[in-house]
This record gives sequence, C-alpha cells and structure tokens, in this order.
Amino acid sequence: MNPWSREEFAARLRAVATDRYHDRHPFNVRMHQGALSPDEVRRWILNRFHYQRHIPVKDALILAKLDTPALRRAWLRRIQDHDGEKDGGGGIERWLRLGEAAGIDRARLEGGEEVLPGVRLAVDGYVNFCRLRPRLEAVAASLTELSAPTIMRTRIQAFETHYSWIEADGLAYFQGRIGQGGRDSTEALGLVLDWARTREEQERAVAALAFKCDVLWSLLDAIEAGGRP
Ligand SMILES: O=C(O)c1cc(C(=O)O)c2c(n1)C(=O)C(=O)c1cc(C(=O)O)[nH]c1-2
Repeated sequence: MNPWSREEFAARLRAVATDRYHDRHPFNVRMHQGALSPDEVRRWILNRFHYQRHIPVKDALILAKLDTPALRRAWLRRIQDHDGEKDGGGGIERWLRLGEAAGIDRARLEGGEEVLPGVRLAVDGYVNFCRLRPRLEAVAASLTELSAPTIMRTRIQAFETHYSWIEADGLAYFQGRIGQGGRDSTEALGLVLDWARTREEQERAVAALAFKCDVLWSLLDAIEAGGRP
C-alpha cells in the first residue's frame, strides 16, 4: 500500500488526537461544567500527580532512543520542564502547588497512597510502551498534546469560574503547559512526519496515538469510579 501524503498523514494524526481525546470523557466534561465536588477535584489532582511524576521518566526512556545531539538536546528540555533546573522549579513542583492550593498537603501527594489501581496500570502502560516501542511510536504517543493547549485554556477558565475555592496561584501549572504543550507537539509532529516513511509505519504511529488516548481515557475512568469503600 502506498504511504499517505504528508498532509493526509498529519490530518489522520490530528483527527485521532481530537476525536479520542479525554476532553470528551464524562468526568472531564463534568469538571469543566463545574459539577465536581471538592472531593472529586482533589481525587483528580492526587491521581493525576501519579501521571505527572512519570512523564519525565518516560521522556528519559525516549531520550535514550535518540541518536543525535540535537534530538537529545530538544528532548532533554521536556525533562527539565517537569523537573526544573533546580529544586523548587518545574512542572512537578507546580503540580504540588496546585495540590496545596486545593487543600492537599504535599506529603499526601508525594506519598501516593491514594493513587487508584486503574491509574497505576494506565501510567505503567504508558511508561512501558515508551520503554519497549521504537522511537517513532513512543514520540507519536506524545501527540495527544496537539489537543493539550485547548484543554488547558478551557480548564483554567473552568477552575476560575467554578472552583474559586482553589487559590489562583495553583493554576500556574496549566498556564505553563499552554506554551510548552504547543511547542512540544509541533516538534513531535515534525519528527513523526519525517520518520514514518512507509504506510505501515504511518499506521503504527496512528495506532500509538490511539493507544495514548486510551491511557488518558482509562485514567479518568478509574478516577470517576472512585476509591475503595
Ligand atoms: O491535563 C491534560 O489534559 C494533559 C494532557 C496531556 C496529554 O495530552 O498527553 C499531557 C498533560 N496534561 C501534561 O500536563 C503533560 O505534561 C504531558 C506530557 C505529555 C506527553 O505525553 O509527553 N502529555 C501531557
């Protein structure tokens, strides 16, 4: 089978990142409508922290698959975005601040005891996918971020409107991700379009992105179902 043109391939990737994105998940819809209770918002923050803290781990696994200084330098920046260049900077710290702004102290977030089984499995699934699959698929999986700047803008507005009990400085994480997510996804899209040469490779990239949408979706399924009795 002939490969899709660059435009057709990009359009297929964008379609998956839109149609299967977790902004359509009922829990996310309720979050943005302002219908979550404070306990549900806190459950989301606690469980999503498990995802956040594993992002630099999966990015380190991807980094090890890149074979030029330029590619590694670009990917290293993602790890620094999350970990910061020194203590007290970076996205993980900002997520901890979000937790504190919502009344969850950092020891509770860092301890991770309330992370739900389904969330652990979904995050493990993503990390192991990036560990085991070739760079094309691991990078393609990050393309959910094509939809991330939009969801971040909507989320900031929803939090300001409906969850004003959360201190405003807690939203810095989302603000930072608008620019970072846009830049990261543009860069990753360029790599995937360049690397996938055959139709089979293109289809694998699309499947990797669909898998990642499922990871984000199951994360919310687990959070929606809630904790142990
Ligand atoms: O809150 C969200 O909706 C959301 C979604 C995604 C995404 O689409 O994968 C990421 C993030 N946040 C995020 O904060 C983040 O750092 C991030 C990294 C990645 C990735 O796969 O490399 N996705 C996402």
